[in-house]
Amino acid sequence: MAFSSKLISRGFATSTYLNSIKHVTVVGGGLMGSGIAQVAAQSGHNVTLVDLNEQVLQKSKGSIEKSLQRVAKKLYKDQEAEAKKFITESVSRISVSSDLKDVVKKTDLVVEAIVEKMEVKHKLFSEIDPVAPESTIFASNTSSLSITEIASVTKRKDRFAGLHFFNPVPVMKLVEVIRIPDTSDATYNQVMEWSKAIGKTPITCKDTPGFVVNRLLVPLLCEAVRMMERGDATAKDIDIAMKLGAGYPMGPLELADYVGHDTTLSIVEGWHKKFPDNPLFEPMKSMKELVQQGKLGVKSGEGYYKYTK
Ligand SMILES: CC(=O)CC(=O)SCCNC(=O)CCNC(=O)[C@H](O)C(C)(C)COP(=O)(O)OP(=O)(O)OC[C@H]1O[C@@H](n2cnc3c(N)ncnc32)[C@H](O)[C@@H]1OP(=O)(O)O
Ligand SMILES: NC(=O)C1=CN([C@@H]2O[C@H](COP(=O)(O)OP(=O)(O)OC[C@H]3O[C@@H](n4cnc5c(N)ncnc54)[C@H](O)[C@@H]3O)[C@@H](O)[C@H]2O)C=CC1
Repeated sequence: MAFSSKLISRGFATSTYLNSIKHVTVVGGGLMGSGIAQVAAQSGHNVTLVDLNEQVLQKSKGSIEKSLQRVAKKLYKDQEAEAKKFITESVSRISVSSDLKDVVKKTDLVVEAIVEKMEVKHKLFSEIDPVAPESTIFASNTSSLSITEIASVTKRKDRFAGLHFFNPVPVMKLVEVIRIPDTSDATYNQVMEWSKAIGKTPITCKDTPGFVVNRLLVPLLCEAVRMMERGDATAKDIDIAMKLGAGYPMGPLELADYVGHDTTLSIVEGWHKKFPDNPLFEPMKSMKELVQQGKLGVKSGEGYYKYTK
């Protein structure tokens, strides 16, 4: 797999000599899946992006192209031809499909980024486990569910890991690599190398709720929502405070809108069920109302703030 020195020096692709993963299947063409497909394609991998219907996939393709333009602008400033080539080549490595069982017949890695519901993830992995080649590695991008529990429906627990990306995937450099007790050394090494090959910095963590980042970040978002609900300060002032007083790139309420309230609420409700005595995991009234009204944040056009496309 060949990479330009420019991509490598900008942190977009590294240590490719150890990366044995050539074809990647990304399941879920939403916020995260589109980003994961994009970073894999722009670092030279062939990618198939799978979602339930053609309409979602067309939307994903559009958002990937827009994001690639932003990346190209940064990588190839004042080099229009190079920028165009980068975009065209990256796009050409991505195909889309709604036939997951067919796609996984020939793939090295499956990264699942569908809705944050255990039963839906179980259904997906139990369907593809008998069809995918022996050597294929399965990974989940879950924010908060147990990787061990997700993997439990498959017969390839040794070839299963968590690969947790951050939004926006093309910008955020971190990947949390979650090793479950069954993950083999070979699988662990392959996903670590692949994470570097797509230009990310991997860290390793155990399969504990929220892994590292979300275990610290989600309680902060929840506390900010509760603070606003109590009327201690407005959403806008809480956000200004955390940006100017604590150096956060986004305030916690802006970030909750950015992550998506369906996702955040699923995380909090799951943890509340598991740890009912921890007040940090008590689901917030205003967030439940937003989800009921379909106000999921940036992706639906409204959350704690309103957004124009
Ligand atoms: C829930 C989970 O399981 C885990 C999670 O993901 S938790 C959420 C983690 N994410 C965060 O915490 C994000 C916090 N926010 C930020 O880091 C920043 O606000 C941000 C990077 C999103 C945007 O940065 P900003 O300075 O406010 O806006 P903006 O100027 O538009 O973007 C900054 C750069 O990123 C680029 N960028 C932003 N979004 C992009 C995208 N989707 N694709 C490509 N490039 C993008 C922009 O082009 C811009 O590039 P230049 O610096 O070359 O101009
Ligand atoms: N939103 C965020 O900031 C982050 C989310 N995550 C996790 O990533 C996963 C996806 O989250 P988002 O991208 O935000 O959600 P999203 O709602 O934007 O996208 C999910 C996509 O999955 C598709 N889908 C649902 N069931 C499917 C199935 N059976 N087969 C194929 N496609 C299916 C939906 O049509 C949708 O396009 C979740 O597990 C979430 O917890 C992880 C990191 C950050």
